[in-house]
Amino acid sequence: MTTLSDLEAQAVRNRPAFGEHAHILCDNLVRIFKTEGVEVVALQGLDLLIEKGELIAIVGASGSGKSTLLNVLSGLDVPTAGLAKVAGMDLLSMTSRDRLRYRRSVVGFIWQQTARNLLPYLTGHENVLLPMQLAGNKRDARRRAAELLELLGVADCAGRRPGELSGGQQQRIAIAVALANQPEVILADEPTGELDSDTSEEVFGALRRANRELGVTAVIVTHDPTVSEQVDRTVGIRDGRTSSETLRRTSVDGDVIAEEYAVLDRVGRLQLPRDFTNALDMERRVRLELERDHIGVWPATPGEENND
Ligand SMILES: Nc1ncnc2c1ncn2[C@@H]1O[C@H](COP(=O)(O)OP(=O)(O)OP(=O)(O)O)[C@@H](O)[C@H]1O
Repeated sequence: MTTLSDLEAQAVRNRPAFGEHAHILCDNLVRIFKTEGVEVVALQGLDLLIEKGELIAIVGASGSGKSTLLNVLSGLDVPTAGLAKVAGMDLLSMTSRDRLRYRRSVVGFIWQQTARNLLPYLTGHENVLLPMQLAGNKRDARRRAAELLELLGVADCAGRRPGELSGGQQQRIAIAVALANQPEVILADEPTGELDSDTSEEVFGALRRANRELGVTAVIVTHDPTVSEQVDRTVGIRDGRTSSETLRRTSVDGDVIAEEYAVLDRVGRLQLPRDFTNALDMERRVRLELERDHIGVWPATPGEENND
């Protein structure tokens, strides 16, 4: 006879696991920092799925948890709880040897400070060669370095040192360095933070080219307000959780349209934007009504509010 627990087990077996096919998976990710007895919950159960070959931006106010998330994905930091997987590797249970291999050849990084990405006494070409030499990938290294500089539009900078290059040229060489060991994912933390808007566009253009031509998955943390026009998807983080997504699509007339959505998590939680809730004085509880094609959200009426 089939029991209830058999049926439950069968239902779980037949349901695909959350983000089973995602290239980057964060499931209920928590990161708590403890300093001098004070706990800061930087990530509060963050869920995020990124498909292979996607180009996405992560935006959010200062302190919302963007850098914490990127540090976890880069293998520099280990989350307190939850699940984080990149290219099939489990970032919570990795051995230190796997972590080294992960950081050397599965992910590449680009930091905001141009000086942190490149060695000042090496030329552009030598900077791109270095990670390949350190990883023992010496075969065809010179050719690959030249091809990457060409792809990112900085072939003419190959023989010059960082001090002789503009900020935008340095960041494009930094992208070539990040791509040197053929990573599956590149992570960029405010790569245009020190650049003016024209130069920022060149750097975004180079990231887009790397993503399109090499198929590498790219995640960019940024404050740049124009970013949603540059990437396929922008994920907004608020208070350590994903709260909104902006999707970019091209209309039939060829116009680029960016549409913002709120994120509904797996248990049905939704973060309402603070300016919306403030505008209608919504606090603690709201009234929901299911309509034929939408759900209405109303402030609780005064009588209901006092009714604890
Ligand atoms: N090493 C740490 N020790 C203690 N608290 C930390 C640490 N790193 C981050 N935090 C705290 O965690 C929260 C999230 O910080 P995080 O740097 O991830 O935010 P962010 O969105 O990247 O901000 P910004 O845009 O200013 O870089 C903040 O409250 C921050 O003070």
